[in-house]
Amino acid sequence: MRVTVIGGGTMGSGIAEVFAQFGHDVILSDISDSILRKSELAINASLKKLSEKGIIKEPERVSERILYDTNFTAYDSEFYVEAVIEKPEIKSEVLHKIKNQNAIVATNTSSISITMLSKYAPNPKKFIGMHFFNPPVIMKLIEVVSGYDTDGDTIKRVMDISKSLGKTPVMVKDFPGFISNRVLMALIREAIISLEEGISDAAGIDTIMKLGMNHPMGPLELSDFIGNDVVYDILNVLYNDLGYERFKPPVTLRNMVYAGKLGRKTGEGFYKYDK
Ligand SMILES: C[C@H](O)CC(=O)SCCNC(=O)CCNC(=O)[C@H](O)C(C)(C)COP(=O)(O)OP(=O)(O)OC[C@H]1O[C@@H](n2cnc3c(N)ncnc32)[C@H](O)[C@@H]1OP(=O)(O)O
Ligand SMILES: NC(=O)c1ccc[n+]([C@@H]2O[C@H](COP(=O)([O-])OP(=O)(O)OC[C@H]3O[C@@H](n4cnc5c(N)ncnc54)[C@H](O)[C@@H]3O)[C@@H](O)[C@H]2O)c1
Repeated sequence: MRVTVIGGGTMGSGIAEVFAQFGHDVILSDISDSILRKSELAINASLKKLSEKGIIKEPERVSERILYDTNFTAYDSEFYVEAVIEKPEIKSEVLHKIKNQNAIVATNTSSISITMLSKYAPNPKKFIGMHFFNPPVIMKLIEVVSGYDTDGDTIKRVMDISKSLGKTPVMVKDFPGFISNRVLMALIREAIISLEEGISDAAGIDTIMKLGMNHPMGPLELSDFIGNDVVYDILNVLYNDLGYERFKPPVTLRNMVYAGKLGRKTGEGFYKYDK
């Protein structure tokens, strides 16, 4: 099928890659050609890794299935995945531009209400949360979130499509942060507060969580990996929508975001990286 992915950042480029890997034709869109060139570089580097490991056979064929264009409205697709920044006003503006009422429109939001966003989609019955995990080509979970109006056929199709992409879909209700980020953000936030309180340094906190709990990454390293701006936006949604003090975004995190220390994608966050 033809799939349009809107937003070519960390997640959008990975999601486009997954659909192309499994034989779909993909249109990947973002606001500028320079961003799309970076998306293409990231996708091709990832495809090279997958082919070196024998997971895919012909990386060039997969790569050829992806078309990059800033104007996604020039194409009609059967399936859309919205993966722009975690801001309700930007997501609603993008969803409003999709006109095909017969298409399934999925959002990769980490925390925002699916029911609220569905009001901007062409057809709320065919609107759903399809929450991929970073990096999408490696992580096996898709959290599937139905909104108030999402119909049974859309849920079934998205569960089936998720399985056909080699993923394990799990259905959850439309609640802020769903399950994944309700639990994960509490962990990351507590790690940042522990850093602020000087209980240990970043490396100490991460080593404790990696070696003590067998997590592949420590929570601060993971925040850098997700993007500290994304973590900050998700905490804001959780804090505003649930009202629990335990989700109040830490000042350290806010200041890092203002300073552009977004983590791996900008070369610095809780740690420094080679860009
Ligand atoms: C916030 C949101 O709403 C929700 C989220 O997404 S929360 C974040 C969820 N993600 C996580 O928690 C990820 C936690 N981290 C991990 O699982 C691992 O560190 C990781 C898989 C990212 C990387 O693994 P790690 O062993 O540290 O490094 P690395 O050796 O580079 O990678 C492991 C394998 O994955 C491959 N890989 C990693 N990223 C890849 C990519 N983008 N494309 C292709 N291959 C990739 C590597 O080639 C490597 O393969 P190998 O083991 O066969 O050599
Ligand atoms: N980073 C993660 O680990 C992760 C994991 C799961 C879900 N998510 C969610 O996925 C979405 C994208 O996150 P990300 O980490 O890829 O962010 P990102 O900042 O890497 O990429 C977002 C992209 O959206 C683009 N964009 C902004 N406005 C746009 C518009 N009007 N039209 C088209 N593109 C536009 C930006 O240029 C940017 O390239 C968010 O909703 C986030 O919460 C993130």
